[in-house]
Amino acid sequence: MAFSPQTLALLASILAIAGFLLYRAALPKPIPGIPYNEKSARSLFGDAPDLGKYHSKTHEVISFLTKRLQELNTPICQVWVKPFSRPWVVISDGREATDIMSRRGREFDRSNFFRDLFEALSPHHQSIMPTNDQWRYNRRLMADAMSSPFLNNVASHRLHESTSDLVSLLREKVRLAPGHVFNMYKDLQFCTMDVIWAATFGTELGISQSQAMYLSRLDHMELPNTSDSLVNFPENDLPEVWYMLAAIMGSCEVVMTSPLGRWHHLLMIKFYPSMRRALTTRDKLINSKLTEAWKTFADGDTTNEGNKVRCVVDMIVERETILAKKQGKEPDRKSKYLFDEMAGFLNAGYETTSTALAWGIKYLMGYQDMQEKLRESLRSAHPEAAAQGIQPSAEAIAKVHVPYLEAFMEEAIRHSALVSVNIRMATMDTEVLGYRIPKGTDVWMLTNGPSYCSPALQIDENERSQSSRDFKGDYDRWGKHDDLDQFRPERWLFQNEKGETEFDSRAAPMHIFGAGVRGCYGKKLAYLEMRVIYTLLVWNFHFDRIPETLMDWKAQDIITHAPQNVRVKLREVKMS
Ligand code: HEM
Repeated sequence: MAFSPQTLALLASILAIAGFLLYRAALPKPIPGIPYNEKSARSLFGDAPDLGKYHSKTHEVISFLTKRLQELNTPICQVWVKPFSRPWVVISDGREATDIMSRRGREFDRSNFFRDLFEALSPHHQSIMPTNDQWRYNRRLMADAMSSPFLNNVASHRLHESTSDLVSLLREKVRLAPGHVFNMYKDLQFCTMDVIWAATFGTELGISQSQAMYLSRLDHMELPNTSDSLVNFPENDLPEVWYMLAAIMGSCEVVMTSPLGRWHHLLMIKFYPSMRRALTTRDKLINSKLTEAWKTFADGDTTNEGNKVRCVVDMIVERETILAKKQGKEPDRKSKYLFDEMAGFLNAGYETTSTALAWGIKYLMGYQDMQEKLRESLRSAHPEAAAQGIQPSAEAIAKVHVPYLEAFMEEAIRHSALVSVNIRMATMDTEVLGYRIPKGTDVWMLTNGPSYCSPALQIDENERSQSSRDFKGDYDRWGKHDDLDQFRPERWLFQNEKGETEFDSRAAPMHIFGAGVRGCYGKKLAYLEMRVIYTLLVWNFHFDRIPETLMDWKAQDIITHAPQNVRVKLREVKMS
């Protein structure tokens, strides 16, 4: 069938108009009034190309959003990062973030971004659920793992043992390469993996111990001629679970970097042989540990240390049994919620804490006077251990309050902004800082921008929400910090009426653990872990200054905002 020239011209015009309309429909749609980058709004790909360039240059993602806010000189802006999707609203203001996370739970809930990150790995884990009955049930299942009896009487001992193994490993390294610099990031990861494993399953994984024993068999090592070259130590074979957890956590990166986001992750899990292997290992492991715990707690098999709760897997099984009994049901032994809570506990507990410690070690080296002050504070807090030249015990570290240690930990977390953003999704049409926010929009609340790491930007009181205006909280005090870009642990300390130094956790804006009901579930364990690890490391080693050529503050964003390396030069502390 032949078309007349007029028909062809008409068809071409219709196609051109349809193409133009499609193009217009696919262009970013700004939310009225909220500032944005003009060039991004004229591109189908929004801010993604600029973000891509920024990421290849810096290895960071979230600081791109901070940069956008600063370029636009505003506490709120919008960006388009995934093609054909609605904008993310970005804010940087501690006061408004507290309000959204702590007091506006009806209007804002867990964002879909968390679902995108973890859905492929643990679809029934609390972190990706909206705040509903199932989320409450999962939280109840896991509540005992953050209780004081478990943390102080069980977890602190496991932590102490694993950290003592790290100390042994580092001693071997100092013996073999005295005065030399090496990267200790992996050693920290070994330790936090040992810790989370022991807390979860009640048995030893022993990575640090096996590395220490391996090095102890070497008499000496070939060392570089100059002390400003890095030493690489030989390594014993690592257990399969090391590779398994590293593969599982590492896989989440594609959600951030691939244009296909969560779909790419879901495909990876299904089709990449390495991922399938890692997940099969994980599933077998968790199932076998759960089966053991069911025998002890539900079937009354007391051959295995009686029915004493030794670890988190025991606790979750015991809790499910109690909750089911209360409801007059049989406990669900095949529960996908129990399974995913265990899988999530292993993942969440290992990466974040090692990143926090990695930054802390860098601050110890960068600020030698503070390191000395920390060591002195620890020695005065544990006078008997100091006098006898022994290690402070697990009980003592868990119970004795050392304000300068608390202040140092808090400042390291705040200043590094290792979780640089908290996200909430609007569950209804609402407002933020006077702008209309449509239902379904993700609000990204930065923790590394103005009001956290530089002075707050001016915001008209009338633009704040009613709940924010009503609640004065600590905001006046927060506004007095004019040195938020500086690392200064003292900002968290004050003198009480007796002239004693105390720690005040609300002295400055800090949302690295989020806030409100959906704030970090594992915060208490994370603090205990940091308390034990910093205490034993600073007790046993001087972290000496390293040559300028080896020192840097470069970061990379994977799940957390992590340093690219943790190069150290250690010297053993002489015990009196
Ligand atoms: C320094 C260490 C840690 C940091 C900085 C950290 C940070 C965070 C942040 C920012 C959130 C989101 C909070 C929000 O949206 O308001 C979160 C959630 C969560 N964290 Fe942590 N975390 C750490 C350690 C841990 C540990 C040790 C565990 C458990 C073993 C854990 C388990 C969780 C869970 C289960 C959630 C989801 C809670 C929910 O959705 O209700 N975290 N964490």
